[in-house]
Formats: sequence, structure tokens, C-alpha cells
Amino acid sequence: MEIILATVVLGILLAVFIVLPRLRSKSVPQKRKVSSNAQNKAVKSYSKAEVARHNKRTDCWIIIKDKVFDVTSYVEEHPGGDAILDHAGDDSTEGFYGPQHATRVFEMIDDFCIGDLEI
Ligand code: HEM
Repeated sequence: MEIILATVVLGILLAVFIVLPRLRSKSVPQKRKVSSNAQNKAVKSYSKAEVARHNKRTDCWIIIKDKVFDVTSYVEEHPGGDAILDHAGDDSTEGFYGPQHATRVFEMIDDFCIGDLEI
């Protein structure tokens, strides 16, 4: 009986002082990491000259309304084919908001945004 009681008390002490603090300390840095990544993403900005260096099929950045998008992974998937490369490394705002794009396309670009254009 005493042995069982001692085991239960030891188990509770272990949970309170060792297992729970570890679980808590693991979750805190994870939260910090996510928020700092999100901040970096929002703050990053690129000059026109930097964007201009990414002007090919295998490395394609475009500018849409003062934001910079890395669409390299989308070039081959683009339903409009190579039209997405017309202004690779440059301002594609006019082409992007052309009549060929349904409004749902405007929501797709967020996934490709890498930052702001330096003004
Ligand atoms: C992130 C950037 C872009 C995305 C996500 C995107 C997406 C799409 C999608 C989904 C379509 C199919 C039509 C639709 O569903 O409305 C399309 C068609 C088209 N896109 Fe884009 N597009 C992008 C950039 C551009 C740019 C910069 C141009 C430049 C002119 C362009 C030109 C076209 C053309 C001409 C079509 C029509 C294809 C056809 O119907 O024959 N797109 N695009």
C-alpha cells in the first residue's frame, strides 16, 4: 500500500516539475519563431535593379503595384503560357490586371509575394 502511494506521489512530482515545464518551454520558442518570420517577410524590400536581375524563366520576379513577387515556380503552370514572362524582372501590373484574368486570380498572387518594392 505504502509503495503504491509513494509511486503515485513520485509520478505527480515528476509530471509537475519535469514534464510540464519542458512542454511549456518547447511551445514558447516556436511561437516566437513564427512571428519573427512573418515580420521579416513584411519588412523586406527590393530595389528595381535587384528585381531586374531576376528576369528569366528559371528565375522570374515581377512587380505588381509596388510589391515584388517571385513567380518562378508558377511560370510552367501559368495557363496564359509565356505571357507571364513578358515583363519578367519588371513591372507587370498592367498585364496582370488585364481582361484575361478573372478576379479570383487577384487572390492567388499573395502566395508569391516576397516583399515590397523600394521607392
Ligand atoms: C502571379 C501572377 C499570375 C498568376 C497567378 C496568373 C494566373 C492566371 C490564371 C489562373 C489564368 C487562367 C485564366 C483565369 O482563370 O482567369 C491566367 C491566364 C492568362 N494570364 Fe496570367 N497570371 C499571372 C500573371 C500574368 C501576367 C504578368 C501576365 C502578363 C500579361 C499574364 C497573362 C495571362 C494571359 C494572356 C492569360 C490568358 C490565357 C488564355 O486564356 O489564353 N498573367 N493567368
